[in-house]
This record gives sequence, structure tokens and C-alpha cells, in this order.
Amino acid sequence: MAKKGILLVNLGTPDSPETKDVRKYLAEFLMDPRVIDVNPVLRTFLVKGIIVPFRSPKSAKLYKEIWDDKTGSPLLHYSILQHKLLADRLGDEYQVELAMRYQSPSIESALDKLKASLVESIQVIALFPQYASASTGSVYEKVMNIVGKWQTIPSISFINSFHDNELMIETFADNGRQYQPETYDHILFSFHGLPQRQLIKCDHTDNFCLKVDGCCNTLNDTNKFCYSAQSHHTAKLIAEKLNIPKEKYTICFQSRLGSDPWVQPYTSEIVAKLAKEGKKRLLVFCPAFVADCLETVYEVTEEYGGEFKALGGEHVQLVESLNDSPKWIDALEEMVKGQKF
Ligand SMILES: C=CC1=C(C)c2cc3[nH]c(cc4nc(cc5[nH]c(cc1n2)c(C)c5CCC(=O)O)C(CCC(=O)O)=C4C)c(C)c3C=C
Ligand SMILES: [Fe+2]
Ligand SMILES: [Fe+2]
Repeated sequence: MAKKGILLVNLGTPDSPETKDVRKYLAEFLMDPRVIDVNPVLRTFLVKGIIVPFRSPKSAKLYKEIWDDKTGSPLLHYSILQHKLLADRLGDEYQVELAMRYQSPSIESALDKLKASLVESIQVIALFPQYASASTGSVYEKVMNIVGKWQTIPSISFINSFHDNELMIETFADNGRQYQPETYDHILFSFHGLPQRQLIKCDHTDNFCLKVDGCCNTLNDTNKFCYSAQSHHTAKLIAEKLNIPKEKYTICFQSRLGSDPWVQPYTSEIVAKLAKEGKKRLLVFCPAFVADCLETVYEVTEEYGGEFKALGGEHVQLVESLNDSPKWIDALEEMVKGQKF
């Protein structure tokens, strides 16, 4: 009997922490028109002329800090575990493949495997809880470009986002609970940032995101695809599960690149403000990531942790990502089985 194909796709990571591989990764990633969304001439100049040459050696040093001798990049390591655990869970009726949007394993090679197995359908899950054109949108465009050239196109489905998935929220809450959030001075929900213009472009009404006061802080029918509003919603659901009162947490955005305005407030500014207010211990959730990666392990723990301590704080504790938690695999299984063709 024909199997059902499942394609899990995460962002991608360099093949090694060496500068040449980081350069190759950053060039592929940042030349994506959905990531650096400016005209092609300016994008090529910015990426190939400035960002890649200057950033690659610095990023390579950071990747070396988080690279494990045996398992390599945490992002790839946990993605491989998630793939294996989900495949085991789903059994013979399904064929599950893993791909990365950038670098390896490629989306092309994973789709080729599903094609060769004559799967009856393909369900694509971009592993980003909140929708952004630069992440989920880019994965789905790439899949459509490849599959669109096939002679026979199977039934295919995409999940726009899973920012409010109950089992995912519970997994983050369970991970946080073990640190006893009530013993921390303040809690941060730090999401990957996004240029503000990308929020505006995702607003199909053209007069809501960043135009109406508080527009991107509350999810509603008008802004249901807004990355910021979805992020706020995820954070509120985790905070509710843990009974964290509103005044005890802040939603913020990290990893800004370049000088254009990104979604605010910036995590670095919040960390500095909290240190100046005399807060000593921070607990940080990063619910834009389903696997620990450079942006969580290094940026939160080392970079923000260092900045916080330099300003008088004592400790920044990262809450682990979903990684290989059984409940997160339950969430993936539920997403797969809940999808009707
Ligand atoms: C959560 C989803 C992500 C969105 C949205 C996103 C947008 C985005 N990112 C950059 C620039 C960089 N991001 C980098 C690393 C990185 N980004 C995500 C996820 C999203 N990015 C992840 C999971 C990672 C970690 C990868 C890993 O190998 O661990 C990097 C590289 C690291 C560095 O040099 O600092 C850059 C650069 C932009 C410009 C952008 C939106 C427009
Ligand atoms: Fe990123
Ligand atoms: Fe918005």
C-alpha cells in the first residue's frame, strides 16, 4: 500500500563551524529574497559585499562554542532526533523525511526520496511555531517550486503555523516549571526578531500592523498571520499555564541584523533595563525555536547572560527548547494525524 509522506523542515545550519562552511550557509540563507527582502541588486551588495565577509568569521567562532564533538550543531542534532522519534511513532503507514531550508539535508533530496517511494500524499511541516514569510513562507515556496515541476503532483498540504498548539505550549511550560519560575525576578519570552517591514508586508489589510496602537500585541481575525501577534499569543498561553502574572514577564525579540528597525522591544534592551532596575535572576523562554540552536544556547545564555551580569545581574537561565521531549513528539503526531486530505 502507498505510504503517506511527511516532510519536516527546519531552518538549517552550517555543515561545520569552519568559516568556509559558515560563509556558504550565510550566503544561501541571506540571499533568500524572503529573508533579506530588498531589491536583488541591493541584496547581493549587502549579503555578498558586506554581511557574509564580515559576519562569517565572527559567526564561525560562535558556532565553534556550541558545536559538539560527537553530535555537531544542536539544531541538526535535535532535528535528527525529532525525525527519528516521529518516524518510530508513526510506523509503516508513513514515510517521514527531514530537510533543512538551507544547506543539508536539502529539501530536494528529501522530496526525491518521497517521490521515489511513490507516496500517495505529502504533508509538509515547517518547524516554526509562528508564521513568518522569512521562515515558514520560504520553506513552502521552495517545496512548491520543486514539486510544481513534477509530472505527477501528489496531494500536498502545509501547516501555516502552530503557535497555539496545546501540546507544544504544555511542553514549553513543563520545561519551564522545572526551574520554578516563581523563584526568578522576571521571566522573558524572547522570540527571534523580524524586520518591521516584513510585519507590514504580511498585513493584508494594509492598515493594521504597526499602524493601529498595540496592533501586533494581540491576535485577532485581522492580524492572524502577524508573526508578532502570534508570538505574543504563544507567550501568553505559556504564561497562563504557569500562572505567571502579567507584570512578571516581558515579551521581546532577539537576533536583530542590520540597522533597519525590527520588531520591538529588543531583548538586549529589556535585559539591560531589568538589570538597571536591580533584577538579579532572569528565566528566558525562546518559543520561536523547536530545537536549541545558536540563537538560544549562545545568544541567550552567553551574550545576554554576559550583558546582564556586566550591569549587575546575577544569572540568566535558558529554558530548554522542545528538543526531543516526548510531549513535543505527541504534538507532531497529532498535527500529522489531524490533517485531512
Ligand atoms: C524562528 C524563525 C526564524 C526567523 C523568522 C528568522 C528570521 C531571520 N533570521 C535572520 C538572520 C540570521 N538568523 C540566524 C540564525 C538562526 N535563525 C533561526 C530562525 C529564524 N530566523 C535559527 C533557528 C537560527 C539558528 C541556526 C543555527 O545553526 O543554530 C543567523 C545565523 C547566525 C548568526 O550569524 O548570528 C542569521 C544571520 C534574518 C535576517 C531573518 C529575517 C529576516
Ligand atoms: Fe534567523
Ligand atoms: Fe501585526
